[in-house]
Amino acid sequence: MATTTGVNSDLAKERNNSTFDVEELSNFIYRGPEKVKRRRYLHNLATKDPFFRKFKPWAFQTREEQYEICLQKHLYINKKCKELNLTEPVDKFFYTEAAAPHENSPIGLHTVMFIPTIEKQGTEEQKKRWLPLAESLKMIGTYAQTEMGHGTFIRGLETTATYDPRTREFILNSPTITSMKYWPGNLGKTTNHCLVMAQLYTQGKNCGIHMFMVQIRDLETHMPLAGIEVGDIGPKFGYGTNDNGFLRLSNVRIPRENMLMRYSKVLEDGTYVKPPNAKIAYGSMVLVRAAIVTDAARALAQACVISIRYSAVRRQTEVSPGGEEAQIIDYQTQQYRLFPLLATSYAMYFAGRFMYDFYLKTTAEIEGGNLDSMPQLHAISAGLKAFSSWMCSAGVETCRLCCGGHGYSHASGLPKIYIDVVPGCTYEGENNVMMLQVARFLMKMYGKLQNGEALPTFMQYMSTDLNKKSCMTEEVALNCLVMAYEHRAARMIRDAAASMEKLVQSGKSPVEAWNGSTVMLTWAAIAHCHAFVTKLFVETVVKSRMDSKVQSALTSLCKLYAVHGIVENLGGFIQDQFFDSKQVKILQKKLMQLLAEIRPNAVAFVDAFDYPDEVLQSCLGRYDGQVYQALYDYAKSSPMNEKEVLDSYYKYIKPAQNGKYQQYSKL
Ligand SMILES: CCCCCCCC/C=C\CCCCCCCCCCCCCC(=O)SCCNC(=O)CCNC(=O)[C@H](O)C(C)(C)COP(=O)(O)OP(=O)(O)OC[C@H]1O[C@@H](n2cnc3c(N)ncnc32)[C@H](O)[C@@H]1OP(=O)(O)O
Ligand SMILES: Cc1cc2nc3c(=O)[nH]c(=O)nc-3n(C[C@H](O)[C@H](O)[C@H](O)COP(=O)(O)OP(=O)(O)OC[C@H]3O[C@@H](n4cnc5c(N)ncnc54)[C@H](O)[C@@H]3O)c2cc1C
Repeated sequence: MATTTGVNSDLAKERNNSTFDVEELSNFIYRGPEKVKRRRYLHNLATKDPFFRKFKPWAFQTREEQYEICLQKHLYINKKCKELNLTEPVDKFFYTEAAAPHENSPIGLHTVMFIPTIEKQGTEEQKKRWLPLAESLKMIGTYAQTEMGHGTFIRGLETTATYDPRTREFILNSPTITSMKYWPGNLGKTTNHCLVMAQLYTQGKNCGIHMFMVQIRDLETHMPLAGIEVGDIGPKFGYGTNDNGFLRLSNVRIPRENMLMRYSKVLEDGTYVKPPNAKIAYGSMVLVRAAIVTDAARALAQACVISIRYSAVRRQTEVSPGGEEAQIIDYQTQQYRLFPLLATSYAMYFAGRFMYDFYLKTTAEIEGGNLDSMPQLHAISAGLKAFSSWMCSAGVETCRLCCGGHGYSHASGLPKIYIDVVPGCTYEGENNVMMLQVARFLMKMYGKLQNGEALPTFMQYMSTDLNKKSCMTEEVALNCLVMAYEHRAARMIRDAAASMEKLVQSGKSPVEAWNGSTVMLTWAAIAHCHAFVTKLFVETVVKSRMDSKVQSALTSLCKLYAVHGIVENLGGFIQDQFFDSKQVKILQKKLMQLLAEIRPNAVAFVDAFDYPDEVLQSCLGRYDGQVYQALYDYAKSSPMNEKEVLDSYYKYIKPAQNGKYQQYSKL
């Protein structure tokens, strides 16, 4: 029975029953007690700061208020980060996630893409010129690449930058309606500069797409400059806090020095100097793709915290007539929907940690002049970005559904998380397109395998003997699970390659053969990413040092991740009789056992993510489990309840009750 003060008794019982120390698991997730302490310190700084609490809740704000309030919050965050000397990206990330949870920043693109692009693509002189202005917000910029007509196919962008050697300027133009920049974050009303991706023309030749710094608004009045038409694109599915914008450029002249020239150059006479690799200009997209993995993991983790705590508190339906109503977390169907997502949130966190480290290591190599790992970085970041945003977005929605009616209310906090995470499937490369980039890499690797060339370590599984059957026994060993995923991926890669080969043999061109095989190629890419994430999870629990009770619990969760993925995608695993029917039964039985095994630790697993209530902003996910009082308070705080009788009653309902409808004819 729930009490109305203190911690809900069901939730308290859950915490008593767990088999491991939650603090130990938090230490493992966040890489040590010092880092946990630091994260808590940063969260506390934000959650205890009265500044962030003075605004009305996000769900009660109009679009204009969402923008304005979020802008104030992020400018304040910017100021505080400077005062507190928070320079590490991880520190800023934790402070921000607590200060403005899931509120997409009106200066976010400035921080996440504009400044990093100058840092990575600018010359030393350009960095010296622009970075101090950008750091002090005198210049506020965005990354303006996507156009109304083209987002995916960036070589097809239509904006032009034509070099005029007489004046040593570039002339920027949006020659058609489809060429106008459309979607860039913060572009509509906030920014005064843009990094514009445009087709470079010099000496009468098209040299492909390049980045140009373009001032779009006056630095004093903030009015658009001559030749610039700019504005907000209007309300969207979410992202109300963000002024995604449109931009039309008409004969806008910028000095030659405004082309980002660290790698490609246009000399004064118009001579074009090529970069060492044309795709080096895509580096800022790779950075954000890498960051999206952690961002998506965090969204799913928070949704799991909310949904699992609520499932422990919520009781529904007497199990035997007249008996006590069960906690909904005890229904096997609820466990089947939630616990694999809990496991997925851990898998994605570890993938995000890996991705961040791999990004830092590889970009350091690239900056040192060694570009060898660029294709791997592109394939891994594109694949993990797509896989994580798909899995986590779908997972957040399932968490919402698992909360029944209350999940549909903004009081749950879940809709806000969902609309923040789901555009990650689209921006920074639409997910299907990203998976096809992975597939392109896989086909190259397959070609190498056929030629007997060496493969990078993470691709060596492709040489597995596809006639081999699974080693799975009742024990359901982790290595047999990894082998199953790698077997499926290797077979799907081979099948996709065979499909293309067959089409070529039937007289199709390589491009036609590719287009005729993209579904199979996508299957192969997804299977590859699934294998990659599963192996990473397994290696994390097997090879890392941690408390033995935590390790045992985390091993069950990891097993659940792997077994559930097989049972849900069974067709792909049994197509070549890799598993026989006895082994399938073993896996199905194991899945049910694992649900029961994880059940006593479910709340502890979500507590270990260590998200304060102020970050979750959820009546259902509160640490104390007092959900009903919170829902009641939330309802009472609705602006709709400020007056007992609304004006609309007198204006519309009352006359209608009296049969009077004249007010409509006035319209
Ligand atoms: C617990 C730990 C906490 C850690 C905390 C970490 C700190 C985190 C810090 C910050 C967190 C912030 C959180 C972030 C949240 C996110 C907020 C985001 C806000 C929204 C931003 C949105 C911005 C945008 O959307 S910008 C626009 C993005 N647009 C795209 O992505 C376009 C997609 N299209 C493409 O990329 C390309 O067109 C293409 C790849 C599809 C095709 O390109 P192409 O036409 O040029 O290709 P080709 O066919 O000519 O050539 C293919 C060839 O090129 C290779 N290639 C392609 N790309 C790359 C690359 N990037 N690098 C290397 N190589 C590349 C490809 O592999 C092919 O090679 P071949 O050898 O096969 O020919
Ligand atoms: C919230 C949000 C914020 C954004 N912020 C920015 C920003 O700051 N800066 C910026 O420049 N852009 C931004 N964008 C734009 C974003 O990067 C693009 O929308 C994205 O890259 C997808 O491109 P598209 O819209 O052209 O989709 P399309 O390419 O038109 O996709 C439509 C469909 O076609 C399919 N498709 C397209 N090409 C292929 C192909 N080759 N093979 C198979 N299928 C294909 C896709 O899979 C998809 O199903 C943002 C978008 C959103 C939603």
